[in-house]
Amino acid sequence: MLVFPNAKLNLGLYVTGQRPDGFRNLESVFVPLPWCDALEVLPTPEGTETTLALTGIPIPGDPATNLCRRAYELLRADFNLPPVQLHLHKVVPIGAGLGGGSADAAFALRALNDLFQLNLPNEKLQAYARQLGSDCAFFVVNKPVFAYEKGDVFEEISLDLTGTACKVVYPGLHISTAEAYARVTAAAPRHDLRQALSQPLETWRNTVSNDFEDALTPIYPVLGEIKQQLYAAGAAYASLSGSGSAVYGLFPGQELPPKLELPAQYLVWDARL
Ligand SMILES: C[C@@](CO)(OP(=O)(O)O)[C@H](O)COP(=O)(O)OP(=O)(O)OC[C@H]1O[C@@H](n2ccc(N)nc2=O)[C@H](O)[C@@H]1O
Ligand SMILES: Nc1ncnc2c1ncn2[C@@H]1O[C@H](COP(=O)(O)OP(=O)(O)O)[C@@H](O)[C@H]1O
Repeated sequence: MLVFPNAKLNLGLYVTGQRPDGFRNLESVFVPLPWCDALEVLPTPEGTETTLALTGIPIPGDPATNLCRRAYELLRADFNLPPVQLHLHKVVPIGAGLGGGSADAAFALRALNDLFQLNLPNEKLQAYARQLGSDCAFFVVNKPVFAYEKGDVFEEISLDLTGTACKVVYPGLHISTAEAYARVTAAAPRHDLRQALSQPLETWRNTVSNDFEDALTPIYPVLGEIKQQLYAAGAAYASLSGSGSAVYGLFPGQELPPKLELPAQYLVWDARL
């Protein structure tokens, strides 16, 4: 079975409070971004080992802790799954605020559910996904949502950005999510995100913000420079995604986003949502 785990963008993000479990409460809107990895899951005969082949962008850390492998182990513990061959081709940049690792985990759960006909409903898959990362449960249904608590409880939102030209710029800074959270002071949300995002996209610049962007831009000025470039090129809205370091711009009404003069080592994704 071959699946294509996609990334996500955060439209606005407020860190709203400290939780007793050490995590923070947040409010954000998540939307799928069709920048994708490829993940193949094949059953192998009993008696062989489960394997994980990794190609594409190198993933830091021990492959034994790769989120695809952890997703498999989680289901195997409950469902006595046979061994599998996993092959992940990594395309989405890592530590970018695009949720690529979380998507791999959620798509692995979904693929195993289908392949072995486990018939787990989305609520059960989300419960497994929450054990692998706060972002992970979003990718089970993979539709725009207002997310709150740890970012793993969702309310449906009617927001359709289909066809909007979008540019995502990843400057190659790997910002750890834990480091980013440590730099943000929790506070009450400045706006009701659902209300702000229901207004025309051109108004978001004044109402929709990301607390990580405010905390990280003084330390990593390149984030602010990319955002300025996106606005100078005609973006109606630009922001850091999640805890960064990817910065995106939305260009409604354009066929494709304009070209930008950027250092050759930056990764750039240009397409329509
Ligand atoms: C910031 C967000 C916004 O969408 O995305 P990314 O920028 O990582 O894509 C998410 O909250 C990231 O979710 P995820 O990447 O799954 O985080 P996890 O693996 O669960 O946690 C990594 C670390 O982030 C911190 N953390 C995460 C989520 C949360 N609600 N509160 C936290 O304090 C904790 O220090 C935790 O140890
Ligand atoms: N399949 C995977 N893809 C990406 N990162 C993974 C994966 N499995 C584990 N990780 C670990 O997760 C961390 C980053 O996750 P990722 O979701 O790509 O970034 P972000 O949290 O910025 O959205 C990295 O430190 C990486 O070592």
